[in-house]
Amino acid sequence: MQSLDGPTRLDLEYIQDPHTVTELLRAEGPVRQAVLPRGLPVWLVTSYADGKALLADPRLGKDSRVANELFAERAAVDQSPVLFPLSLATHMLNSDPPDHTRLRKLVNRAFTSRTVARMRPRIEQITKELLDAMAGRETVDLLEAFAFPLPITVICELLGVPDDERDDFRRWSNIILSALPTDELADASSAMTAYLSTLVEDKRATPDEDLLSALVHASDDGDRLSPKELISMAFLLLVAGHETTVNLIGNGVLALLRNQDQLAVLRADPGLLPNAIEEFLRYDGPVNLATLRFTTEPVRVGEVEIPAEEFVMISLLAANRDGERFPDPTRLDVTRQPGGHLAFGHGIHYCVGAPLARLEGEVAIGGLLERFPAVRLAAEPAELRWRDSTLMRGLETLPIRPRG
Ligand code: HEM
Repeated sequence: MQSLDGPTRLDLEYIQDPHTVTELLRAEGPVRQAVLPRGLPVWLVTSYADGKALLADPRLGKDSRVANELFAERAAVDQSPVLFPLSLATHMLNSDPPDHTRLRKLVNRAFTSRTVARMRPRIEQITKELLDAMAGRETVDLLEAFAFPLPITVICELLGVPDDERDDFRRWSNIILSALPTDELADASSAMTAYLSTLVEDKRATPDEDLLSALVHASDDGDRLSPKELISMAFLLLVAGHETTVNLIGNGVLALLRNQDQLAVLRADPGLLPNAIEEFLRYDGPVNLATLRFTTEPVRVGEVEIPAEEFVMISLLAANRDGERFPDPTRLDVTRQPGGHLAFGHGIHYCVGAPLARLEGEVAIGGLLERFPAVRLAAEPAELRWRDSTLMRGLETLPIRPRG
């Protein structure tokens, strides 16, 4: 991190320890200028109250076409002039009303708590199979063996994606979300677009009971979904399903194993699990910075006026550790009332998958603790590395000893 006098560079030090960096920044004020790893200048918001208000503020836009234009004006010369490849990025998280409203309506029903509750038996079955496979092993990477395959299998089954190309998908998705400049980005985006186009064509030819077939049908059924929007929707749902819940499981298990007193509290009263999941989301949630927003007019935050047409990033990690909102914020406390945390965002873009993520988190972490009561870390916490992304807060690996 650079000095607090100029814009703060969100570099590798920040990625390894965002909490310390944002605590220092918050002490300076609720918003500061910063530079993202790929060189983009942004305004970074670190307070809970302002973060929450801005997430729901209609003066902040998200439309990917406008964002691309602003990006082309602002980006450093050595950067790719395109922020989002529109073939993949024409989705609800990059749209403003009325497009956002139309796109979100198409999938809302698939993710309500009631619909998702019906998936519990299947989620429990996948969990059991993965835990069984870990049982004979001394040491395992919990992410590879458990936290990744569970949500990936669930979202792929929900959408109707066959297993054969899941590894490729995961690799492209990783590249697309990573923070470092990379030539591979364009290749990964093209490969992803080609893969999803073929998948959509397969669904059109042989529709099934799955969500992707329903979306293909919606796109054939008038003007509700353009071809680009259909591919982008599939991309968004698959990436969200691949990249987020894994970190709820990974970060949650890490937090518990590092705070044995809280593990003991939870073991003594397993009924606390749903509350503990909310606390894991607050304490070290899967999403670091909320996705990109830009001001459509000047917006005042505390003492600072952000001019029009500037990029704004809201740090969900920082908001959730703001002492003004959560007393003793750096302490993991599975009995606290963490309601109101911003790990799933806020406002019209509030995570559509939250009920599914909560259910997966509960079944996974509950299942792991029940099956392996003596589970412990197989690495010093200081040795653990975080993935180089400013969007995702997730470990590269989480070595554990299931049987202690
Ligand atoms: C613990 C896991 C998850 C976390 C922490 C999470 C977090 C978030 C956050 C913070 C946002 C809003 C971003 C912003 O406003 O910039 C969001 C939006 C979204 N999430 Fe999740 N998510 C999770 C799991 C999922 C899952 C499993 C799905 C489903 C496939 C999903 C689908 C979506 C979609 C489609 C949006 C866009 C909603 C909109 O623009 O209206 N998420 N998520």
